[in-house]
Amino acid sequence: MIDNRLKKETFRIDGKTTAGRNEKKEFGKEGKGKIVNGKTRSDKMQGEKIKNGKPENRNAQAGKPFTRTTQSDKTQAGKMRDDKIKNDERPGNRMHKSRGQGSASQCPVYRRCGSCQLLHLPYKKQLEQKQKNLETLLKPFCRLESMIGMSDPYHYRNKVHAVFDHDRKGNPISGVYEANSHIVVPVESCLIEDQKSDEIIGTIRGMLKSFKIRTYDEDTGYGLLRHVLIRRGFVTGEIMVVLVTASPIFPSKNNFVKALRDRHPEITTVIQNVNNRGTSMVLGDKEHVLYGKGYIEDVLCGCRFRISSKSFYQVNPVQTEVLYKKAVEAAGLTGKERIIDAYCGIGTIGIVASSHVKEVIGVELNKDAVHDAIENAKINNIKNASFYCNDAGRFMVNMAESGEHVDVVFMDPPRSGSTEEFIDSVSKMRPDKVVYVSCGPETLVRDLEYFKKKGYEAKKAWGVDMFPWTTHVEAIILMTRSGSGDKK
Ligand SMILES: C[S@@+](CC[C@H](N)C(=O)[O-])C[C@H]1O[C@@H](n2cnc3c(N)ncnc32)[C@H](O)[C@@H]1O
Repeated sequence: MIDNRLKKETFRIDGKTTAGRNEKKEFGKEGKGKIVNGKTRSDKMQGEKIKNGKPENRNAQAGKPFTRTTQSDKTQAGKMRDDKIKNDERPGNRMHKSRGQGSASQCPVYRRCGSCQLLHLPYKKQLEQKQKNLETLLKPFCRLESMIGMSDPYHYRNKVHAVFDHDRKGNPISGVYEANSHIVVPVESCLIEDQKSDEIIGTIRGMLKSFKIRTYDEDTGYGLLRHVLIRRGFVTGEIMVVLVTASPIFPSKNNFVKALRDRHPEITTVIQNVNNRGTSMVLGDKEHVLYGKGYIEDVLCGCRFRISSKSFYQVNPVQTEVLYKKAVEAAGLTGKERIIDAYCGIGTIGIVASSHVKEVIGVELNKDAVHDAIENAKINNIKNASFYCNDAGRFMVNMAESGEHVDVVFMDPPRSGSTEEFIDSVSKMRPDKVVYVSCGPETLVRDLEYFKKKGYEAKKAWGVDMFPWTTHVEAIILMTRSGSGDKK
């Protein structure tokens, strides 16, 4: 288990330290600490930020390639896609088709939406392009294995976000912001989004008039419904609907939820999230559970995970399994290691790795995600994992200063990458291996350069296509400490 000094320094949600007042100051000045009984003091909230009209958060941004259609477009493009799927049910066939041509013709909002930058290319070509780009970036460091693609690169997104607005006649519309603007492009279906989620969004749009619910107007600040966010557990089938409203007052909310569930009994939980701020964040701080347990569960690599609305969860679960298995395999674990899962989200990598190691220590900034991680360890009956709510860099500094040793560091930072503070502390703790999972190739290169200065050499890299039809790419890099004797 983690060194007692670190334990003492962590503090609880109620502001009481698990040790004394002085220790509280150590960690407490940042308002974050270990979660005790599922609670923390961290008041940082994670939401999805919209930048240039697009969600900035990695999972939203990377996978927001909407191909939703306007009403008039829908008849053409939607039908084409539906026909394609009907005529060509087997993924293998679809894959075969996509080898010869791109899918841009199936998406009338392809250019306006701007998220599926590679929709014009056949899938095979996309993989080749991603491989080449990543190879160029990683050339100074190490060899890149072949990009691992999907056999069926459609409808992979388990998370769907729609902005709500109205047209000139006052009719509700929902879709995405046009590239670099706050103009909403109406969308009804999308090639990469979960189809059931798109259907539910359509149902909600259709219900608004009869419930006299106005969509929010960014200019006047008038109206109620701003966004709808849907998450679906692909394995469990559980569905979470988050209704983001401008005000906490939601007339007839119980009837609204009942009517929605009558149409979609597969919905397992409904949450009202209140966002009354004029910011680009999708989610506000306050939430009320209107129906169900307030979270969904899903299964990855044989482990069960609970996922709250504000926690990060990879948007492409099929490829996430590939990614995690590869990352764990890359570390060559023997069962004796003490590992760090930094930027751990709901604890997925650490929990998947837990049966291959002696101890897992996870750290994550988002308190809801840490709460989920702790519950996830319990759900999976994992006794050798602990999770901390803190800035990963600060946490590593504290660990290094406390003289802690770890054998392997798994790190999966957001697109902005890690920090020198983090890397300095890793090098002080001298783990033999670092497995870096990255969704931001440019920041990855920056961090690899710094790791190199600190004596960590990249040995091998793998690319996993988590975001077909977009330019985004995910990479895993195995680094070893110079002189650690590992020549992998
Ligand atoms: C790319 S996600 C990876 C999460 C997890 N490893 C997974 O695969 O689901 C990055 C995570 O880093 C968290 N994060 C962002 N900045 C952080 C920081 N400074 N310290 C700790 N965690 C941070 C985010 O909340 C998010 O959960």
